[in-house]
Amino acid sequence: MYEVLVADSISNEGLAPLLEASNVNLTRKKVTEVEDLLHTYDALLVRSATTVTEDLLDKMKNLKIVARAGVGVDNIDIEASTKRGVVVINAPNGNTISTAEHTFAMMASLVRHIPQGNISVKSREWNRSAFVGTELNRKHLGIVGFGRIGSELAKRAKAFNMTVHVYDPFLTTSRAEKLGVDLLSLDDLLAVADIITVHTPLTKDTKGLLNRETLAKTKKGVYLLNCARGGIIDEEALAHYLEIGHVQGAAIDVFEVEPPTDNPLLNFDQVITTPHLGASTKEAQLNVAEDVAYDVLRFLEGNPVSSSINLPTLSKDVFEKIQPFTSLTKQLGAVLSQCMKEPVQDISVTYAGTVADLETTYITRSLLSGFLTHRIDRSVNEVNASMIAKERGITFGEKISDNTQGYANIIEVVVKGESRTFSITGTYIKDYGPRVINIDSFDIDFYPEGHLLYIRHTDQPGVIGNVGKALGDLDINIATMQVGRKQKGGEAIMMLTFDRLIEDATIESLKQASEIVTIQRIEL
Ligand SMILES: NC(=O)c1ccc[n+]([C@@H]2O[C@H](COP(=O)([O-])OP(=O)(O)OC[C@H]3O[C@@H](n4cnc5c(N)ncnc54)[C@H](O)[C@@H]3O)[C@@H](O)[C@H]2O)c1
Ligand SMILES: O=C(O)CC[C@@H](O)C(=O)O
Repeated sequence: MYEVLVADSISNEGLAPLLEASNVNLTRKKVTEVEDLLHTYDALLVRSATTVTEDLLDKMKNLKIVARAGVGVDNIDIEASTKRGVVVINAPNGNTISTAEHTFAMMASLVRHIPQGNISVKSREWNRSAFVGTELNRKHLGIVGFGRIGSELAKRAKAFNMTVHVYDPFLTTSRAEKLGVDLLSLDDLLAVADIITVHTPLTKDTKGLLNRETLAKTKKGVYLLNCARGGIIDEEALAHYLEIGHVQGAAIDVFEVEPPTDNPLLNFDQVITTPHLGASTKEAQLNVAEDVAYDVLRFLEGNPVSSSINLPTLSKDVFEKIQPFTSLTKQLGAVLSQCMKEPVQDISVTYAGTVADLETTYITRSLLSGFLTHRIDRSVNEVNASMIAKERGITFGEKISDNTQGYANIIEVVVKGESRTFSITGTYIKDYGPRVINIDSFDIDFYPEGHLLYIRHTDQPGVIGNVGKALGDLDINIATMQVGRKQKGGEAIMMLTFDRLIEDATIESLKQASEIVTIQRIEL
């Protein structure tokens, strides 16, 4: 049974996939109400009210996935989640239209003073001259951040005959042309726009993107909107430019601190506000709840998620295709880690054949996870494996090769340690499963699973028999035995599999034979 905690207000109807699943026990409680049970949850679903901090993650020891029913994940410590191998997902598409419509509504309200007019009439005033507005027709709209919401807003603005200028360092000229917008530098956009609206995520680069210095470059009488994240327009700087009459008005849905209390913007009549309502429609809330509910369920049942922040996103089809290879590389990594008992500096993997056309970065993550699991005392998976490798100074890379050595697919891994390198090659054979076909330059053929002993010895008569007899005398049954050598009389290897773990004492007694060079126990 999977334990799922829904900590914020998320549409019940949208949560139906989880509520109806027979393998899920769903709790709707705030984190503070279940302090004693935090260690039991497999999944945590939030909106923006819950902040997922490192401290919370530490308490949620069993947590595998955090889902944000919405776009912005700035309330989730992504780095801390990744470090702990916790997948973070969001629902990036479900509230796009609602937020674009809300921004448009805010823009129209702002230039026509609708909220102020409403308050005035309800105060029994009839002051028509105080609320003379401005048309949107033929005005220049500047959109900072041209992603999902920015581009939907542009469509609506163009329908109102506005000229749309955009600034987005990640937007190509051809896409801007295709969408019929004018791509500018930030400075040029600031200089030309009558109305400026921000639609970027809040990051270290966008925090205070519009500040005292950049706002000084705007036209006198400009209008500003922020329906993205508090802090993208610096609140103190905006208050300053409103105060001196350079900015004519602003529409603000989001604040640096929510709810805002002593925020200077609240003192201006020409600032209109909403309490973070961009995504607050029935449709958006249903969409985002459904999106994360399906994804969480899929993930808990071992399937790929459709929108992850810290894991490559794979379709079900691709996920199914790569699965045999992710288990193979996990096993190859585990064999390598146990054979190569020394610090490693570099792991390099070469893909050839059918596997080379798949999502190899994900397969490499599985390799690293298999390798690191046997080295460190914390949970490693595809989410945190590359981060942990980097933390430990292990470089890694992948190559594609044409040399399939006659197989349909080949994965070769070379690990460079402080004193030597070690290699392993595996393949996945349809209907037979994974095989290791070469280890440390010895050709061999074994199924990488269970309890194994990897023995290097001199190639001379009687060694194999002696090992078999020694184990037989100890009442240890050998399940399978594979041998390999490079040349007659040189060094050779044996890979033995057993039905149970082989104790240290047995390994020590086998090592006494003079022809044995090394013995390595491998647990898969
Ligand atoms: N008010 C609300 O209720 C509400 C609802 C949904 C989303 N949001 C917020 O709206 C924002 C946009 O959401 P979206 O779904 O359009 O995101 P998105 O990822 O589709 O688009 C963001 C765009 O910002 C651009 N960008 C990134 N850094 C930039 C920079 N330094 N300068 C300029 N552009 C930059 C990206 O290239 C991208 O095109 C996010 O902050 C999100 O959290 C708010
Ligand atoms: O949960 C909400 O209502 C806000 C969502 C919005 O800010 C988002 O980033 O998706």
